[in-house]
Amino acid sequence: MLELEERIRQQGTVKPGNVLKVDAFLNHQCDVALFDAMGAAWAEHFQGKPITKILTIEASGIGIACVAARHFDNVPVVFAKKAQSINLDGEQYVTQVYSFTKQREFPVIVAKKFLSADDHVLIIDDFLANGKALQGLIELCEDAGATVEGIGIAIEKGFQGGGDRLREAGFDLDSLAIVESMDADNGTVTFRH
Ligand SMILES: O=P(O)(O)OC[C@H]1O[C@H](OP(=O)(O)OP(=O)(O)O)[C@H](O)[C@@H]1O
Ligand SMILES: O=c1[nH]c(=O)c2nc[nH]c2[nH]1
Repeated sequence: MLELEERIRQQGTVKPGNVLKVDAFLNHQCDVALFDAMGAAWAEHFQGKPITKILTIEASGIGIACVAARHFDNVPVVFAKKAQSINLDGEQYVTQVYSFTKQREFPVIVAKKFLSADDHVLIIDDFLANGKALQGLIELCEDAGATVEGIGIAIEKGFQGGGDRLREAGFDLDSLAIVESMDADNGTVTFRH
């Protein structure tokens, strides 16, 4: 998606440790018009799939998933929680995920009442790096017996390998911008096409 690549070039900064900072428009301050265009792009890619639910993970996936849902007949958006809470009751699907930016493991939790074997799920997230967050969400879908119809990602860092492993495993993965390489010393970002 050229518009997203342009924004990354204009406003993204490359940090040491393979971190691309895009907090001006994607995961701190949110450009809702851009989110809407991303939702439209995924709707075109996943056209014809019988999606009943969008699944994401807190925190950064939530806003993007909610705007995307407007392009999928307003299906419900469920976000996996990364902490237990007195507000979480009933039976839960739970796994563990290593967080790329927080550099520690978190539980990943969805209440059983919000994910079932009847669901055809589109997973949405802001970033795909090593694939740990997606592995966790896919595991929750498998536990529920739900079908993963596809995965929509805003920015995939292709050089970290998580995306290619998912494609090899047969998932329909649509990443709107795939970073092939980036250099923290001179700030350059190159994209895969
Ligand atoms: O493919 P991976 O290696 O799993 O990296 C991608 C994940 O990393 C970020 O989550 P993180 O927990 O770092 O931050 P967030 O709370 O802002 O979503 C991002 O939102 C993805 O969920
Ligand atoms: O803002 C972010 N930048 C990144 O490079 C990244 N990788 C995973 N999650 C990420 N979030």
